[in-house]
Amino acid sequence: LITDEEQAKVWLDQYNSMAENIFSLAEEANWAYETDITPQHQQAQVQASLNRDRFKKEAYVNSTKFDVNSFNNETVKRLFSKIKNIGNAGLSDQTKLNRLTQLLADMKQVYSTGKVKDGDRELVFEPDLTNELANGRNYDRLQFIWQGWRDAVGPTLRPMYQEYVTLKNEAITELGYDDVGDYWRSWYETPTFEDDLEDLWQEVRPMYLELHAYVRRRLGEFYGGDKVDQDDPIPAHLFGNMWSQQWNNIYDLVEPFSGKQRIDVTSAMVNKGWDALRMFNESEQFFTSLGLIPMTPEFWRDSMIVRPEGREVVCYASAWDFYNRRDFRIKMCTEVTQDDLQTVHHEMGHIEYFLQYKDQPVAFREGANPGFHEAVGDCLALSVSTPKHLKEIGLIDGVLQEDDEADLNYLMKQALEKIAFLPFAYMMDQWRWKVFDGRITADNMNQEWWKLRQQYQGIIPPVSRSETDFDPGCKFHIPADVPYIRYFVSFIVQFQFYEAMCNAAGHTGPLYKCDFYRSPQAGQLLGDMLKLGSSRPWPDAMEAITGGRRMSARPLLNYFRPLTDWLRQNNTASGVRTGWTKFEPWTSSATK
Ligand SMILES: CC(=O)N[C@@H](CC(=O)O)C(=O)NC[C@H](CC1(C(=O)N[C@@H](Cc2ccc(O)cc2)C(=O)O)CCCC1)C(=O)O
Ligand SMILES: [Zn+2]
Repeated sequence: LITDEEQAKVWLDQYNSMAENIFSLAEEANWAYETDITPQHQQAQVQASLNRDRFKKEAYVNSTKFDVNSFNNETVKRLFSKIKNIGNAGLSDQTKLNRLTQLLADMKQVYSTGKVKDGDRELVFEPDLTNELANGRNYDRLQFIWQGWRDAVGPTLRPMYQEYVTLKNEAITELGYDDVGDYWRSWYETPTFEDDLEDLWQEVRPMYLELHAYVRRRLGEFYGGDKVDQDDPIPAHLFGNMWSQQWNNIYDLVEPFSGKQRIDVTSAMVNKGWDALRMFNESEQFFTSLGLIPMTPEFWRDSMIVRPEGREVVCYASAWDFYNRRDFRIKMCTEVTQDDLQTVHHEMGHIEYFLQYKDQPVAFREGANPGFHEAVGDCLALSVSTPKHLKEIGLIDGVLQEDDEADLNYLMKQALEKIAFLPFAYMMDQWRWKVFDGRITADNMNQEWWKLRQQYQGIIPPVSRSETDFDPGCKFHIPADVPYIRYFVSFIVQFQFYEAMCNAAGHTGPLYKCDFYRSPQAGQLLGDMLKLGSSRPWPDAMEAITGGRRMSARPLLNYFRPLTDWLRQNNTASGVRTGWTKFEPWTSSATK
């Protein structure tokens, strides 16, 4: 074994420049496929991905020639450990690796081209199904859309997913992990990670139960007690979202105080003639107001910010690092809605992270942990979505109403996006970890999915489900092989970052009113943490921005305190009970 640390450093430099070239080629081929889905582009993408995997595996093998444990330099040792992180490339059987790579491309295609037949029309996911679920208020029509999407992609994906699980588990066990879930959790470098997550969930669960009970009462008033029973889980298609993961689109049905100034960002943007480009410019302007790095000329030249005419694309929003320190892009089929304004900030948060750590070695060009990467844009969006800021950028006219009732309305809108999301984000990888470690087998995947959906979210399917369905496959991240616990982590830590930046900006008063717009101190605090990439364990990055080394739900609970108190009081006064008694995942209240 080579014990010469200087020789190791030379090898690492060679790895770094080769990695930049190979990864850049793979990203370009992936970009070409996702922005123009054709068989030729898919094949080129598969080949470039296999080429990258070959390089990763070769580097992994070569790295084992070094006696890393004998080295002194912590950074050198950490780089070697990152280079061992080769994922699917761990599959030594080339035929199997080819099959797995092809499967991933095929599952992405099935999901991205799925359509729902509606008479003589074909509805596409974005914008047709998204808009119908967000704005529709007809119980049966919503059920048609909800079921139509699941019928369109679920059964086709089911066998593909089962083969993916087998092949991916084989790749990862060759790397020495128990299974894929073990590998994905290892990125958090925290032995108590699962316990920490459960502790965080138990801390926020009471608030979720109050929100769930309140929303159930209001939905019962709107749709009728026969459709929404006050002791049952809630039918899944009534939340304004295909997966019941965020409920902000049904704000109008659950608004605590009517008659107050309605903050409807979507109609404000439409009325003011905003388009996708304006949304992106406004977002960038917020980032640069904090002294953060602006988007590059290449970003504005090469991003795809609206659905193009005349070709199939993967509309699902995403942010891309081409690992050449120059090319960074967003791909998004932007619509002029508040949801998409939020998503623009989210994606630009990824780009900002890419820009801040672009001079790190390739192996460190990632979030301190994956949750950190998801938290950047959302943290800034917490500031942007304040009524004070929306007025400042011209999306609210007239004098701001800032009384307690207006504030509770605002906090309700925020809770429908942030609190409702927590059980969904937590259960997504609970399901996948069980599939990967065998606790869930091929013949009960859908039943176990709905068991977890009911246990954590308190929702049930509006129509009965079976094992020919594959409802998990109807959520992008599952066929796209993208882990999800990162979003649960993000929705906790983004409030820790927000609180820290608010303090740095000198904010006083309730946390939820904080807008750190134009604060270089807030920007400096964030930017310095982002520059680290994954060069240090994430507690070091957490300490750099908040002073603490742990995830904590305290800032989130603090942010929502006025609403939680109001919900508890209102639920008691209305005589509703929190929680749900019924546990019948295969029948639903709608059919009784
Ligand atoms: C090359 C590549 O793939 N890059 C990665 C980024 C990286 O890894 O560097 C990437 O772009 N992933 C796409 C994914 C898209 C979105 C998403 O999927 N969001 C979750 C959860 C959520 C929901 C609301 C919210 O405010 C924040 C999160 C969902 O919609 O369920 C869609 C809407 C927002 C973000 C993303 O950006 O995370
Ligand atoms: Zn993201």
